[in-house]
Amino acid sequence: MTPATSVTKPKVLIIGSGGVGTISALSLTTNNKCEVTLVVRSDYELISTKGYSINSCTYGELTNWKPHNVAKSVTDAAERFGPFDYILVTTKNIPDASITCEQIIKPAVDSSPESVIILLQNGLGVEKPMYAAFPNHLVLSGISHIGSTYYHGHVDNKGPDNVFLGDFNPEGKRHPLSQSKIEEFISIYQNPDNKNKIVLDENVQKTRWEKLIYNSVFNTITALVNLDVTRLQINGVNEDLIRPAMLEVIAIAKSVGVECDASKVDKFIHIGDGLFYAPSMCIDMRKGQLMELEIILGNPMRIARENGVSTPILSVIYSLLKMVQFRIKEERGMFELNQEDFKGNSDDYARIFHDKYV
Ligand SMILES: CC(C)(CO)C(=O)C(=O)O
Repeated sequence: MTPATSVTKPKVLIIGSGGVGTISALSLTTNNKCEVTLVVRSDYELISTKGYSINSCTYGELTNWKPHNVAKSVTDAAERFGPFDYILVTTKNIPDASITCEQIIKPAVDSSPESVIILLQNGLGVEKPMYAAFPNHLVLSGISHIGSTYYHGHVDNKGPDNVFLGDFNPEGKRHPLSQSKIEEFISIYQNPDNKNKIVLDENVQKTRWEKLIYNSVFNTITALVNLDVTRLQINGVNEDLIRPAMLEVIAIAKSVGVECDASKVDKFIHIGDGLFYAPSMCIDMRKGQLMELEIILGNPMRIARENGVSTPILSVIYSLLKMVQFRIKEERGMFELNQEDFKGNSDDYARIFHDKYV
C-alpha cells in the first residue's frame, strides 16, 4: 500500500453507493482534486463493468460513469486503494441492523490511521457511536440536502447537491484540526462553477435538527402509509397532521437548547410541491430494506421522553413504524419467532422478544 502522504492528491473513500454517495463521488471526481474510491457492495459486478447511468439536475445525463476506483467491499478498498485521507460515510445509518456503520467502516479506518471520518448521513445521534469506536480519529458531521435515489445502476438526482459540514462538538470542545480539515475537504468538494454547494457550518447540531423537521415527519409518514409526499398532501393533511408533527420536532429540539428557525415548517411543507417525491425511508420500506427509523425518529423520541416533551403525533407514528421495521426484519430472516415463546401474558412479550431474539 502507498502511504497517503506520498501522493499529491488526497485520497477519499466513499462508503455507501446509493443516491447520496454516488453524487458525492461525481462531485469529487468532476472537481478532480482528489482520488475517489467508491465502495459498491451490492451491484458491484454491474457498476464495475457498466458504470452508472445518472440523470442529474446538476450534472445532466451521464452513461457508463465511474469514479477513479470502484471497490467491492471496504476491505477490498483498503487493500487496493488505501490508506485514505478522508472516509466519507454515506451509508444508511441503521443501529438496529445486523451490522452497524461503525463495523462497516472499521477495515478502512483501521488501515488509515490519519483518516478523517465524515458522516454525511441523516438523523440524530450518529456521531457519538463513531467517537466511541474511533477515539483517535477526527469525526466530522455533514448534512446533505440532496434529493437523489439509486435504483439498480441508475441514479435519479432531482435536488441539487448542497452539503453543510462542521464539527458536531460545541466550540471550545472541538478537535484542533477540525477547522483546517473542513476547509480542505470543502476545497476538494466544491465545484468551481458552483454546480454543487458545500459550506462550513458552525452549528451543525442546529442544521441536523432543522433537517429532522422534514425527515422525522415526511420520511416516517410516507413510509408508514406507502405514499409519496404529494399523495399524502392530496389528502389534505398539511394542517391536521404535518404541521403539528413538525412543531413537535421543534419542541424537542428546544428542550436540548436548539432553537430551530420556525419558518422551516412552511418551507418544508411546500419544498416538494408537485414533485411526487418519495423520501428515503419510504423507498427503503418499498424495497423491503430496513429503514433509518432509530436515527430519524427513535433518537428524537428518546430525548422527548427524557425531557418531558409532549409528542402525541410522533409517538404514535414511532410505535406504528417500529412494527413495520419488525415486519421487515422478520421478512429478511433476521429472526425466526418460536410461537411457544409467546403464549403467556402479553405484557411480557416485548421483554421476551428483547431477551431471546435481539
Ligand atoms: C432530503 C431528503 C428528503 C432527500 O434526500 C432526505 O433526506 C431523504 O429522503 O431522506
